[in-house]
Amino acid sequence: MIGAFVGIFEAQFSQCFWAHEEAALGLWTDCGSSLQVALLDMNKTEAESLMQTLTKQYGQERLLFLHCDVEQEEQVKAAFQKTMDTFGGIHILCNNAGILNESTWEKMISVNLVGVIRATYLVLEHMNKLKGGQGGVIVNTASLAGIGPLVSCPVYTASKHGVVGFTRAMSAASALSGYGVRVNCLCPGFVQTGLFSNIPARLGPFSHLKDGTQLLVEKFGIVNMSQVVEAFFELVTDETKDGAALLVFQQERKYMPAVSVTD
Ligand SMILES: NC(=O)C1=CN([C@@H]2O[C@H](COP(=O)(O)OP(=O)(O)OC[C@H]3O[C@@H](n4cnc5c(N)ncnc54)[C@H](O)[C@@H]3O)[C@@H](O)[C@H]2O)C=CC1
Ligand SMILES: CC/C=C\C[C@H](O)C(=O)/C=C/C=C/C=C\C=C\[C@@H](O)C/C=C\CCC(=O)O
Repeated sequence: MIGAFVGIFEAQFSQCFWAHEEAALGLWTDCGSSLQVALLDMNKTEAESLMQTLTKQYGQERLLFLHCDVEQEEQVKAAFQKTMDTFGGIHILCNNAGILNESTWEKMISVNLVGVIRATYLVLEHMNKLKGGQGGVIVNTASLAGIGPLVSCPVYTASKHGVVGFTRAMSAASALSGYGVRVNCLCPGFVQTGLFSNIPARLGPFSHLKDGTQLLVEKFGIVNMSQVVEAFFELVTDETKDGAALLVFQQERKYMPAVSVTD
C-alpha cells in the first residue's frame, strides 16, 4: 500500500482489509497463513496514530510502516526491499498516493502518474515470475477523472488518464511477457477525504470554475470509503480482472471497457 494512511483507505482499513484476508491469501501458494501489510506513506504523523490502532487489533508482526515519498526512487526501492526482508514477499501493491493542486501541476504529475509508474517498475523486480517472484496484482488508484474530464482540474485529469492508460498497457505487457502480474485501476467518484477538502483552493488558475465542479459533486454525490475498498478487493481477488478500470459511483460500480482502435 502506498499513500494509504489518510483518506480513502484509512477509515475502512480494519473492516474491509482483513474481511477479505482468506480470499486474498488463496491467490498465492507462498503467502503463509495471514495477510501482512506494509503501509508506505510520506505522512509520519497520520501513520503513527493509525499504526497504533491497527497494531492493537492485529499485532505488530503483521504490520509495517515505512516512510516513503513516491517521488524518490531510492526511498521506494528501500521500502520494497525492507518489505521483502520483513515479510518474505510482495503479492499485492496498491498505488494510492495522490495529490490535487492545479497550481503545482508538475508535482501533481510527478506524484499521481510518475509515482505510479516508478512503484510499478520497482515492485516488478520482486513480483515478476521471470525474476523469481511469485506473481501478484497491482491496483492503481485512478479516478472517474481518469475516464472523463474534470474541467476545473485539467492536469489532475491528465494524471489520472495517464494512470488508466498505463494500467491497461502494463497489464497487456505483463500478460504477453509472462510476468504473472495482473494490473488494474480503481476509478472512484468524489470521496470525503483530505484531498476533497477546500476544493476551490486546489483549482489554481481554474478556481473561477468552482461552481461547475460543485454542480458535478451534487450530480454524482459522495462515494462511501467502504465502497472504494470493496472495489479494491474485487480487483485483487477476481483473477479474471486484468487491465480493468472499475468505476465506483455512489449507487453502483461498473467496469469501463477499453476503447479498441483496431476493431
Ligand atoms: N478523495 C476523492 O474524491 C478521490 C480521490 N482519488 C484518489 O485516491 C487516492 C487517495 O487520495 P485521498 O485518500 O482522497 O487523499 P488523501 O490526501 O486523504 O490521501 C492521500 C495519501 O497519499 C499520501 N501521499 C501524497 N503524496 C505522497 C508522496 N509523494 N509519497 C507518498 N505518499 C504520498 C498522503 O500522505 C496521504 O496519506 C489519490 O490517488 C486520489 O487522487 C480518486 C478519486 C476520488
Ligand atoms: C474537483 C476535483 C475534486 C476531487 C478530486 C477527486 O480526487 C476525484 O478524482 C474526483 C473525481 C470525481 C469525478 C466525478 C465525476 C466525473 C465525471 C466525468 O468526468 C465523467 C466521468 C465518468 C463517466 C463514466 C461513464 O459512465 O461514462
